Amino acid sequence: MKKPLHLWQVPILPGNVYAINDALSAEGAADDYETCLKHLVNSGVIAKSEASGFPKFDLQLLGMGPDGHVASLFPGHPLCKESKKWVTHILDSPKPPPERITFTFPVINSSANIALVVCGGGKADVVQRALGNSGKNEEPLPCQLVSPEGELKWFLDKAAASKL
Ligand SMILES: O=C1O[C@H](COP(=O)(O)O)[C@@H](O)[C@H](O)[C@H]1O
Repeated sequence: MKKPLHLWQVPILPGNVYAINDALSAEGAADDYETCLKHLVNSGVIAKSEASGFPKFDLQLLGMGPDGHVASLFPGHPLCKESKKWVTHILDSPKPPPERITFTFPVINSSANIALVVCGGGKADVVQRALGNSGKNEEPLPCQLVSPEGELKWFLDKAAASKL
């Protein structure tokens, strides 16, 4: 079995990693992270999307849950409709931990590129729903709301793609 790749195994300067301050409440940590992001945009470290005014990451690497959630944006949750904040918090996540912070869809979708990486047979049904032809009349899942300014590429292992 291949070993998982962790962030600390790739050559990223520690100063380029911006960790969540988990000593704060979820709300405080989200505000703190948004302030950090604003500083990075104002100082030119991260570009700003001319189209949206939100930060424009070169690449966002997203996973997806078996319910179709991405980041901490869960199906049917009002946070999926957040249109002003850059970073927000959730106190009632249906998947543990209940308290999380997350980029909002405007930030996710202002990215130049997004890689959606999905592994495991437990996600095959939702991959089929998201990428197959069924379920056209259902409310879109969060994974179906991912729409970057540039390219979106899905990376699936065989098990996740088994129902396509
Ligand atoms: O809770 C989460 O789960 C999804 C899926 O995680 P995985 O370990 O099954 O790939 C993850 O993409 C998301 O960022 C996280 O909030």
